[in-house]
Amino acid sequence: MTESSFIEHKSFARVGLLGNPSDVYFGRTISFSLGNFWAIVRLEPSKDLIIQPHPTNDLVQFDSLDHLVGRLENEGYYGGVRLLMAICKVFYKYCKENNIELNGGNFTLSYDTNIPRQTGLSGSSAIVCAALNCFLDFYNVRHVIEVEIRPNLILSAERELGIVAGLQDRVAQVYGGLVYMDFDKESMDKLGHGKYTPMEIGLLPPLYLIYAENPSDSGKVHSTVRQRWLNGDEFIISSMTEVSDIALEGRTALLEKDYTKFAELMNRNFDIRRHMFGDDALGSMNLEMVEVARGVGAASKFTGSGGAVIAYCPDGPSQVKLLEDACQKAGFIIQPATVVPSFLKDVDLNSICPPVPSN
Ligand SMILES: Nc1ncnc2c1ncn2[C@@H]1O[C@H](COP(=O)(O)OP(=O)(O)O)[C@@H](O)[C@H]1O
Ligand SMILES: O=C(O)[C@H]1O[C@H](OP(=O)(O)O)[C@H](O)[C@@H](O)[C@@H]1O
Ligand SMILES: [Mg+2]
Repeated sequence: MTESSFIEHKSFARVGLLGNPSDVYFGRTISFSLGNFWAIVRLEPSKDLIIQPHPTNDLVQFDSLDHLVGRLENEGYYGGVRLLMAICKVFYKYCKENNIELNGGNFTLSYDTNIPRQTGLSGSSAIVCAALNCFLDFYNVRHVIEVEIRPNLILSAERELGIVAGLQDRVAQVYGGLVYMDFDKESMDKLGHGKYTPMEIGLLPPLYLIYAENPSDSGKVHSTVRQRWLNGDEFIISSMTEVSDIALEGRTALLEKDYTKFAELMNRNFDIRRHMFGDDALGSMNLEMVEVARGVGAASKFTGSGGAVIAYCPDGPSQVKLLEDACQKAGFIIQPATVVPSFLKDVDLNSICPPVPSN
């Protein structure tokens, strides 16, 4: 590689279509890579190793105290620099533990993103995934880092930072396209990852993304679902199984192009989430987005843990028009969801981990 060449990777937002959040609880999900928004990471060889702060997302210079406080209140303390640092660490340690040699020298990493924050569209993992892809090419190790393991690396980087998340987002971002995922405990324990099956994106009906320009998490209270699940709470465990089954049934519904069933499953998915988490934890604006869609007869559910909604209009264009009008009236943004086809190449699909040396 010459000094001036650079590597750039784009990772898209994702939609948890059916089955989420059971991915966090040994369940199943169907998710897709959403073309509407993306993050880009660029890696350039350089003398020193530099993580470049983003000019607006990692702001450290302000017009006034007022500006600084307003910024912190709206966007929080963190930007993307910590994500890039964390994936550097996780990648390095993984390669070291697996005797994967890293020859390539230093680099400068920079990023940009248009994924709205705090909308459950997986903005953080998109930045991490794009950085990981840059490393795979820069160090020429794509063939020795198994594609199934890559979502785990992305998740580990975020866990380093205390970001609570599951695997489905990262799987959709690594694979692209539409993916059916099964995180059953046996595979997770034995293989360390789930079973991921790409599906034909043409099976999806037209879908719409709804979100708020200024998401408010007012009313968001800390959810107790995880602790209750760990405590063996029967209601949470059986509800999580029901959510997981929705992905299984949804896969059949999509394969059979049974969109009436598909709409019913989307709604059921959200209703079970609402039962488990309660309205206070979901937040009033998030509930309103779902309800605005349902008000015109559309099926709707969260794309992730809240902030954006994915909707389907079983009655077609006239219903889409009603949905657009209702969203506009409520002050929500609505746009057709675009699905990005899978971008994995043979080198990714044939990737295998190097054997662990016996000593
Ligand atoms: N636009 C962004 N610019 C910089 N950092 C971001 C951006 N979006 C997300 N992050 C980083 O990812 C973390 C969590 O991302 P967030 O957008 O809140 O959730 P999600 O990834 O689920 O959409 C943030 O605390 C921040 O460190
Ligand atoms: O609750 C969910 O549906 C998802 O929540 C997280 O995604 P986020 O983008 O932060 O909302 C989590 O990472 C996923 O695994 C869950 O399915
Ligand atoms: Mg995230």
